[in-house]
Amino acid sequence: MSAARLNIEEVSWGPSRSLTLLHPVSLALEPGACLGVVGANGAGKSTLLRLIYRYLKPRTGRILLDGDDLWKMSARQTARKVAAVLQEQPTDFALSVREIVALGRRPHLSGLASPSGRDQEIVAKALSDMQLQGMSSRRFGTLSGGERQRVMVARALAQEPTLLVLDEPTNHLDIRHQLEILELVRTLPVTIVTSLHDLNMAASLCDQVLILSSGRALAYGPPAEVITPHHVDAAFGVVCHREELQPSGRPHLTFSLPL
Ligand SMILES: Nc1ncnc2c1ncn2[C@@H]1O[C@H](COP(=O)(O)OP(=O)(O)OP(=O)(O)O)[C@@H](O)[C@H]1O
Repeated sequence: MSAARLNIEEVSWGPSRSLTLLHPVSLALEPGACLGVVGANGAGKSTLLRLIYRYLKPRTGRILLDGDDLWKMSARQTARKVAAVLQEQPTDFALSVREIVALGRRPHLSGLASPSGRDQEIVAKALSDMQLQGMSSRRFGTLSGGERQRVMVARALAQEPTLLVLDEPTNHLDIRHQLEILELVRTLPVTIVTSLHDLNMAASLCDQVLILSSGRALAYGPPAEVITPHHVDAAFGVVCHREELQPSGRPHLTFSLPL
């Protein structure tokens, strides 16, 4: 695995000429960095992520991965470099956990070639990283929501991407698995773009944070500069209080409705 440099240059999108859901956004992410995309419901987070994993084509601007325009690469080339874990999960309920994770190797196989020993090792490692070895023969349809989420992360890891896109990766996960998955993905040599609803998690996990509000970039930069009471109020319409946790000294945000 290696990490990609991501450049988003003036990228905008809308389903028609008369409707713009994402106004031009620009940012640059160093290899191995983690970008958190936050914002209220409907702010445009999933739309931006869909552009980054090449599901939507930008109306304006371009997205570069190590200097290469995503839309000048083939879909297969992109799939070798970009993996996405989405809120919608597959409906391959009859497949086993191992079979679903092995699908992550598909972009790397040529033609009808069978998976090599190395492919199998990568799948086994992804299963073990997500603590799924004990259920690798179970049918996907029999798993709980949180277990399915871990399978989807394992499939993305098996893809050995240079850029990992996560849309609300902690949905369905209990607190322990939230922390474990996020800490694990942070140790991988991969660039990460993740949408998150939990601002404290975004502040502690991410190197850079982008706040979207009504399809526009409201603020972008290091969490300490971006997740401020002023921006949180503007983006979410809540009063935000910032305190320091003891003994770590880490900032912690709490929220209340305006009086
Ligand atoms: N193809 C489309 N046509 C019309 N409207 C769309 C389309 N796709 C998304 N939208 C709208 O664009 C807005 C942004 O959607 P998006 O899914 O990006 O928001 P989000 O920030 O991910 O929201 P959430 O936190 O609720 O998941 C929403 O109001 C959504 O209904």
